[in-house]
Amino acid sequence: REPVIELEGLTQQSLVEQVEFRPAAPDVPLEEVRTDKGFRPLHRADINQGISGQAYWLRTRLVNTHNKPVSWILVHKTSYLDHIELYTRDATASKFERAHLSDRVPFHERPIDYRTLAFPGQTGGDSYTDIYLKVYYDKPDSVSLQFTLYSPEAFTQAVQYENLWFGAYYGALAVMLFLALIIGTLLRRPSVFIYAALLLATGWKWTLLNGFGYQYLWPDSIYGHNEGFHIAFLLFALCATQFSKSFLNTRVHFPLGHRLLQVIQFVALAGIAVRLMGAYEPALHIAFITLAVIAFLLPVIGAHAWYSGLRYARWYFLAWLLYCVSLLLTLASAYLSIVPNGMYALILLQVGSLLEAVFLTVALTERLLNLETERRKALALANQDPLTGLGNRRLLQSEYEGFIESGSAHRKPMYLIMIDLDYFKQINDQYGHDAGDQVLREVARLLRAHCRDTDVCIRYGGEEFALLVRTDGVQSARAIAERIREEFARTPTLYEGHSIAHTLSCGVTPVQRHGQALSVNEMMKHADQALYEGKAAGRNCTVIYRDSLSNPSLQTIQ
Ligand SMILES: Nc1nc2c(ncn2[C@@H]2O[C@H](COP(=O)(O)OP(=O)(O)OP(=O)(O)O)[C@@H](O)[C@H]2O)c(=O)[nH]1
Repeated sequence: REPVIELEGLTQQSLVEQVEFRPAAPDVPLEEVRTDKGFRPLHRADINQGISGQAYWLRTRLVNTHNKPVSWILVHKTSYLDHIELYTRDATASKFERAHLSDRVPFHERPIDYRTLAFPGQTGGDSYTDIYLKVYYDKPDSVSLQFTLYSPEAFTQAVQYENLWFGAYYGALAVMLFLALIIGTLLRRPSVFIYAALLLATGWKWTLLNGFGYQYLWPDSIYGHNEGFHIAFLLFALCATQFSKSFLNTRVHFPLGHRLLQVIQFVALAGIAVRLMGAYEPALHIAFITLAVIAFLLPVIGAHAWYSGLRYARWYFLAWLLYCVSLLLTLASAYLSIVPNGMYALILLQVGSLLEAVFLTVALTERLLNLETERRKALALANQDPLTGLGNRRLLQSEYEGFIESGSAHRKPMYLIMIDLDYFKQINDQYGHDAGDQVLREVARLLRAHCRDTDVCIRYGGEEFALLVRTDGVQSARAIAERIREEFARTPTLYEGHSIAHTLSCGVTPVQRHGQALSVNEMMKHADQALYEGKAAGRNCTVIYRDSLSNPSLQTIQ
């Protein structure tokens, strides 16, 4: 008794159980196959046949008990099958009709604009259609016998769902790629560019596997659709291993893993070379084995890096673990044919690969944020005076431009107040260096108390301090300097039972001349000149720099 599929109420029906199948040599014709007794029911476990060079025949009868004709669409689920021959014979016909679909012809020659091979058909009212399907590759490859029979409406709906899911998938990949390219360009970090290459290779691999590349990107390139698979897989492996080397710095943290990754890269490159030279089967095996090895190795390297203290490696580990599980399931189904229903595993792999990409983005972002925090800390340390905690001369250089810009925006004049302790050497000599240090810390405290957040307050060196302020005019800047000077003179420093009296002198200079900001050096020179005059005038005073201090228009306050 031949198997039968009822078309009554058809929406979507997998071709298992109600179908028989049998392998045969590729050149055995339909007549011979039909008379042969080798057919047996197709169970789920038979759908994936592993890598095979044989042809596979499927047969069933579509029965229409309705009195009107029923249209149907027969769809194969993988995009990379080389050939399907469909033989149909209606109840009234005496001979089988043959239709042949192949991805060895340009995409637009397909009867249905769909990413995998799909046949449209019709069965007359109160009739039936006998179907024989022959599935084969030109060269041995991973054979899936997964067919689905759709009503045209159910097919349209399935395509809509697929487009939604795949659109979301490729959209997410594109967003991550875009971000990686921007971040890579801004930070000039090689690992980010390698990650971008990994995303590109992932995208390429999936557009090939899903058939979207052939449908939308290179519909006329039979070569592009058929010959790129193993190269795309191996390129993915190359990018994944290179990213791992750079991201985890395996050369330093995991030398053994580093060497293994190098070996894999060598093998992957050899596989690409072999494929480009025209060899098919060796490249296929190299590609599958390489993917299986990295699926094991990368989570192990990630776990090792995490265990050794690299916190950011946990996301990396999780990413590859997910990928590993889904890839192993897929490989098991495609290569060894131990897991049935390869397409579900493939969908799982695609979900796994999306999650992997998301987790790697998280890992990369965390790593970059850590690096940025470390960089900021190092910069802050380099710009800080360790004794007083104030900024140092380097900070003045780096903050100066920003200060000028924000000052111009506020339209307020800017001034530099240069402060120098009087006879500080004597304090050191009399009370000791530690007492001198305490006095310097007191100055810092005083300056902080008189500074606003927008001012720049630094220890310029030794017993010299500088304050960049924005205020209403030179008199106002002088008033600030005077308040500091007076309070410092009024408040002796208490150190180990001593009350150390002290004074300081200030030089005040405008930061702009004729509307133009002075350079730091010019500005310091002016402030120094004013200070020098102040020291000469007896110290404990504030001097305002005037254009020519050689004329005695300087203003001294005491
Ligand atoms: N305690 C302490 N002393 C410092 C530090 N840096 C520089 N000095 C001392 O500051 C003193 C500065 O001496 P001078 O340049 O002669 O200045 P001064 O004694 O204040 O004299 P005038 O500026 O002319 O009033 C030197 O003795 C330096 O050793 C520091 O970090 N801690």
